[in-house]
Order: sequence, then C-alpha cells, then structure tokens
Amino acid sequence: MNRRAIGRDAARAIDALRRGWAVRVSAADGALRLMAVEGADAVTLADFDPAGKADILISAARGQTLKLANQIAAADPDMPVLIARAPWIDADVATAISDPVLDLASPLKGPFQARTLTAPLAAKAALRLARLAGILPAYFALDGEGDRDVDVSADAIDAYDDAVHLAIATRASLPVSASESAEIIAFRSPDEPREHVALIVGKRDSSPPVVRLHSECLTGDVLGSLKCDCGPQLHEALHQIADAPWGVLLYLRQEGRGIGLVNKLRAYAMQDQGFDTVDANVRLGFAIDARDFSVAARMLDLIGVRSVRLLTNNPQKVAGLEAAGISVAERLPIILPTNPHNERYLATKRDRTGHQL
Ligand SMILES: Nc1nc2c(ncn2[C@@H]2O[C@H](COP(=O)(O)OP(=O)(O)OP(=O)(O)O)[C@@H](O)[C@H]2O)c(=O)[nH]1
Ligand SMILES: [Zn+2]
Repeated sequence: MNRRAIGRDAARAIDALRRGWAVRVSAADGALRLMAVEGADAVTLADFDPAGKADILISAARGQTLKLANQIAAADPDMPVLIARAPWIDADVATAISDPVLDLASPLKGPFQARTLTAPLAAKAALRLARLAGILPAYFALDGEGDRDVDVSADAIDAYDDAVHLAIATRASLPVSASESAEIIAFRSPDEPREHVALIVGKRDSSPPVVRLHSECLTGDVLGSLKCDCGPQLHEALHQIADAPWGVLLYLRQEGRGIGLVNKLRAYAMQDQGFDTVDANVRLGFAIDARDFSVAARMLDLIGVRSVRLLTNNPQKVAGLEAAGISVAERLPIILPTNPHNERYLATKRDRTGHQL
C-alpha cells in the first residue's frame, strides 16, 4: 500500500475513535475490534457489542494499579492487560476502570479477571493509537470483523507522525515584541493536522543559531498557568534569541509532552490528588515523555540549519536532535525563578527526568 493510503488509515482511525466509532487494529499476530471507552455510551456500546461480550483493554500501568498485571505471567512489563467482561461492567464501570482520575471518587468494585491476549502486537499498537488520538488508553475489545469498522494496521499507526512527511507550507515576516525582525515559517504534513511553526529571528549568518525547542503548553503559553514554567521560558527564550546574532524558536505541537491537552489536564487532576508529573503520566498509561524530537530536527533541516546552540535544561532534547543528525554545538541553560505552584514540578524535572536545573 502506498504511503498516502497508509496515512489516511491512521487519520481515519483517530477521527473514528474520538467520535466513538469502531476501529479494527491489525498487526502481525492478529487483529482487535475496538471502541474507545472514552467515546462509548450505552447506545454506541450496544451497537458495537450487542451481546455484551467485549472485554476491556487497558495499559500495563493501569493493570498494575488494578493489581491485574500479575494475574498473567507476562515477561513484558509493557504488555497491555485484557479484563474479562462481566455482566455488571457497563460503559460507566468501564470508564471507572480506565480513568485513574476517578479512583478517589469511585472506588472500584471488582474483582476483575485478566485474560491472555491473543494479539499482543495489535493491542500494543492500539495503545499507541490512543496517544496519537489524545484519548485515554482504554478500549472495549472484540475479536472478528465489523461491517463499519475503520481498518488500521500497526504499521500505519507507527508511520502516522513520521517527521519525514513534514514540509514547509508557507512563510511570512512577523514582527514580535522581542524583535521586529522575525520571519514565521509554517510546516505541514499530509495526514497530521497539527501544524508546527518556526520563528527565525535576526539576520542569518554562518554561525550556529541560538535555538529553542518549545513544546506547546496551552495552559502556560496562553493562560499564564503557574503550575509549569512554559510561559516564562517561552518569553525568556525569545529574548535570548533576539539578543543573539540570530536564532530560531520552534513551536512544536506536542502539548502535554505529547499526550495532548485533555490527557495533560487529566495528569493535572492526578497531581491535585498528590501524584507528581511523572507518576501522573505513568498512571494514565503513557510514557513519562512521549515526545519525538526528530520533528524538530526535520524542521531545522528544512530551513537549512545543521548546527545549533540549544537553549534547554533537558538532555533528552540534545540527544534527540543529535540522533536525528543536528549537531548541538553548545547547550545554553534556561533557568527562571520558581513560584510556589511550580516548585514541585521543577524539582521533579530535576530529580526524576534528568533536567539540569
Ligand atoms: N503530561 C504533562 N505535560 C506537562 C506537564 N507540565 C507541563 N507539561 C508539558 O511539558 C511540555 C514543556 O516542556 P518544555 O518546556 O518544552 O521542555 P522541558 O522538557 O521542560 O525541557 P526544557 O527545554 O529544559 O524546558 C509542554 O508540552 C507542556 O504542556 C505535566 O504535568 N504533565
Ligand atoms: Zn506548561
């Protein structure tokens, strides 16, 4: 199948999951028919699963919280968990099973019984698809085929946000408060709707530009959230770039370290209950950091930048760019005063995710 057709499959599947429609995920070991727990209600569920037989597929981490992971002798700690359907598991109970934010408000009934997965590769691909769709990683799962299922392969899921498809869409001058001499460049890829942008500030010369990779943070960038350091970092970075001979700010649409706005806000709700930013992500069933910095490398490549002076405290950004072929000539720290609301977040970054703070 050609690349465009593969990309369309993943785009359709993401759209379907968010609307509560059925998707069939296939991999080398078999296939699963799935409906997102997040998109299901009594009516859509009865349509998908008239016999009430669909099991519930959840992440390994959620299985661990529910003390289910060790019911199955899985050598792989990332193996998703399949909960056998019982008559009392309806859409509301499935939501309580899936969403750790609700654990305090609705202590779970149980007991739950784990079942062996017949298509673990398809199950893992389904969980990767949940992250791309920005939904909770939890599904009603059936075997077989359905007339109206949207079909997607594990390969299509993995190719979906591949940076090689990114291209420059347009460019224009954009005076900003940090510098009147700036140009904005927008990037698009054929299937993925998120548009990344670069702001080139100052007059380009042969020296490596000062570069900031900024991951989108609606709450911090726009609303002035005090829970993180994103807003102040964004403005400080623009000023440091404006003070340099020239520089580039990449605004990457990687909200919530790549899990999307809704899931980030779920992580915030977990933080309201006492979990730190790392444990909140893990308990939701996601990686601690789901970002792929090869998209930033591709953007730099497209604008002809091969070597950078990188403004960051995060060694993973340095490693991610270098692995994708961009040389990091220098790392420049970006350290700002804390406030009482982000002290713990910054301490967690220092102590648990290797930030050099
Ligand atoms: N999942 C999740 N994402 C968060 C949380 N707090 C902030 N973020 C996201 O984290 C990203 C901010 O990361 P950056 O400031 O670009 O990078 P960094 O890893 O902190 O590294 P630096 O370059 O040193 O700032 C944004 O996408 C935010 O939306 C949180 O508690 N949970
Ligand atoms: Zn933020």
